[in-house]
Amino acid sequence: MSDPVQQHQTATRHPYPDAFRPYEAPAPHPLLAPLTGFLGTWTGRGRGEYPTLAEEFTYAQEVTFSHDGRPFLHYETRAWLLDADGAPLRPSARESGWWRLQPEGRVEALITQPTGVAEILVGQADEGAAELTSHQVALAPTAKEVNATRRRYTLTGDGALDFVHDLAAVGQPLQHHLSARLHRAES
Ligand code: HEM
Repeated sequence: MSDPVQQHQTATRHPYPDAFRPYEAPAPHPLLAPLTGFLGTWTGRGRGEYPTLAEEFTYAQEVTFSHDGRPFLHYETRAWLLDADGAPLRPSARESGWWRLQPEGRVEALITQPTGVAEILVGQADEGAAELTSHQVALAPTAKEVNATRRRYTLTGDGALDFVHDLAAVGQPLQHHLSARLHRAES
């Protein structure tokens, strides 16, 4: 009889790969319906600001949403700052997490950042748009103070994904931190 532990050690690939488009297998879970248009990899540019920062900044961002047939999205993003000519300046924010879709388009999201911030957000998804507000923010001992965030993701009529991020942090009330317009990455 074969040894299942040994078999597992020699199996190199996960048998349930994620799908990055709605028409790829596995079929999206019905609860993902309002957000299947988000699936895939998006890239684009944005602008950021905060009252504690001397200057505005411009950045580029890549965002990926995928699923494995269950009612949650895997979410991943990387951003990098751009210089005045649009050339990469240095790596910036990274995040990854899970968007758990509930009945009637309710969303619970768990998102972590390498800056020591872990957010649980709640919100609503409606036909190609989602708004999430932080429900709890947990901070690692050396993380900067983050009190709340609000994120809006909207598919525009012309195929872009718009992203707006508001932030209450380091003693400042909730206000604009980032806006970006993303387009589907070439596959
Ligand atoms: C596309 C994503 C993001 C970009 C490009 C970005 C960019 C920046 C930049 C350039 C700064 C100035 C300090 C520095 O140069 O590192 C900054 C500060 C900060 N960001 Fe972001 N950020 C992003 C996402 C986030 C997120 C998701 C959070 C929190 C949930 C966040 C919270 C903060 C905080 C707390 C500060 C410090 C403000 C201060 O100490 O004055 N950022 N961000």
